[in-house]
Amino acid sequence: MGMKILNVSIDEAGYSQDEVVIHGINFDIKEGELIGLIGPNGAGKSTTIKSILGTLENVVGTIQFQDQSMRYAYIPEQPVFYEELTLWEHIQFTASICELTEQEMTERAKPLLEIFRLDDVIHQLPSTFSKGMQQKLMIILAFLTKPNLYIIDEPFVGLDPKAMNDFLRLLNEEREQGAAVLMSTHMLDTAERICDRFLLIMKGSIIAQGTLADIRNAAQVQDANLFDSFEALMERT
Ligand SMILES: Nc1ncnc2c1ncn2[C@@H]1O[C@H](COP(=O)(O)OP(=O)(O)OP(=O)(O)O)[C@@H](O)[C@H]1O
Repeated sequence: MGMKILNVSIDEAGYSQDEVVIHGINFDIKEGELIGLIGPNGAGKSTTIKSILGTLENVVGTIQFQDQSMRYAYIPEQPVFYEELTLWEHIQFTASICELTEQEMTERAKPLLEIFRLDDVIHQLPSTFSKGMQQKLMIILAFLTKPNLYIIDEPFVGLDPKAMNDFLRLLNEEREQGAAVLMSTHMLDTAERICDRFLLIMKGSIIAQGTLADIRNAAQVQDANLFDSFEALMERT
């Protein structure tokens, strides 16, 4: 694995000053890595992501990119768009924020729109799209910017099987070029198949982290899958 991209060290964070929701969340993300953020409902996955994105006010700790020029893209679970902008205007807007040339924008956007089959609707408003189409557009906008780090909240709900395959293939291509991915998901079978490392979160803190082998060791189970290892760990915590 390559060099470190991000160091996360959150002592505590929450939605108000007097209530701590997550604590002791410490990990690094390196070039090319795909890290799965795993945990039951309410465990603190989204709160961890919000702390990294800087959208949570009450964070004690540091979130440090290795160098200042590094950029991330966030793909939220619930797509968000500008009501009055068409799909293509979203592409133009994103490209202008990232200071892409017209040529870069077109060269990157065209194949993405074809792969995700949105090339027929570029002049329509995303607010009129289906949930899956909206999610695809969020994905396209993220790929358009070629970030060092992709932060993705539950990507596997709502995408059709072809879109999911294409998405994972494109992510792998980005990883081969050094991008890293932090992905929260409840789809443990998929996570087990694709992630290099896991962060298992429960009740606001990390109860185990590492490769599947590390997680099995921590859970003291042999040959168990990720789900069973996590269950064993949760029972003991
Ligand atoms: N906007 C908010 N204001 C106050 N408390 C919140 C807010 N959002 C989440 N919480 C609380 O923070 C805790 C962690 O929630 P979080 O959304 O991080 O969980 P999660 O692991 O992402 O869960 P899920 O799998 O259900 O998405 C929960 O107890 C939740 O009630």
